[in-house]
Amino acid sequence: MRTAVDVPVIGLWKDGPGPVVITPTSRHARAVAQAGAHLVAIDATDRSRPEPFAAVVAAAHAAGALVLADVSTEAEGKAAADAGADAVATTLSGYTSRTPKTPGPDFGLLERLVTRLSVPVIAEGRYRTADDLRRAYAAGAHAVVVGNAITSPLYLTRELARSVPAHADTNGVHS
Ligand SMILES: CC(=O)N[C@H](C=O)[C@@H](O)[C@H](O)[C@H](O)COP(=O)(O)O
Repeated sequence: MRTAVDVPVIGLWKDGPGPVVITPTSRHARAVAQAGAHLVAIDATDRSRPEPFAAVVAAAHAAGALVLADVSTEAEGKAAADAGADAVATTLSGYTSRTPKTPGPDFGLLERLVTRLSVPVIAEGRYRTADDLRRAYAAGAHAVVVGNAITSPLYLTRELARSVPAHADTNGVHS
């Protein structure tokens, strides 16, 4: 990937028994950095984890990469920036027991992080439409990460299927 594009590459390694699976240890961070990521995404939620977040950050930095902290709350974002994260992303809002999963992006968290932090804030998590992106940039997002809306055939098929008229049920077009 690093050799194929000239835009910043965010890398991560999902592994382990959880609950923290996004680049959970120094070993994972080093491997992602050595694979060529400019930024290593690391879970920075306050859940139980195999290694302190700051240690994983230090490993990524020592391997020459920047750190993108994936958080679910404003407090986690502040703690991550204080621990040395170079940027913070709203990635994990809706994926922890404390944060309800909204159908769309968590714009409220994005706005609070932008107001509170001096590091760049990246909008991530259920950003799917051009309007979502406009709203994120208007709120002060440094960048927007779009995942499933681009990469998931299942998500894209479901979205298109929502426009199939109800009579299609009778000939099996809807599942
Ligand atoms: C929660 C979690 O593990 N999120 C992951 C983070 O690396 C990815 O699976 C998501 O696709 C990414 O955050 C983008 O989000 P969305 O696919 O909603 O645009």
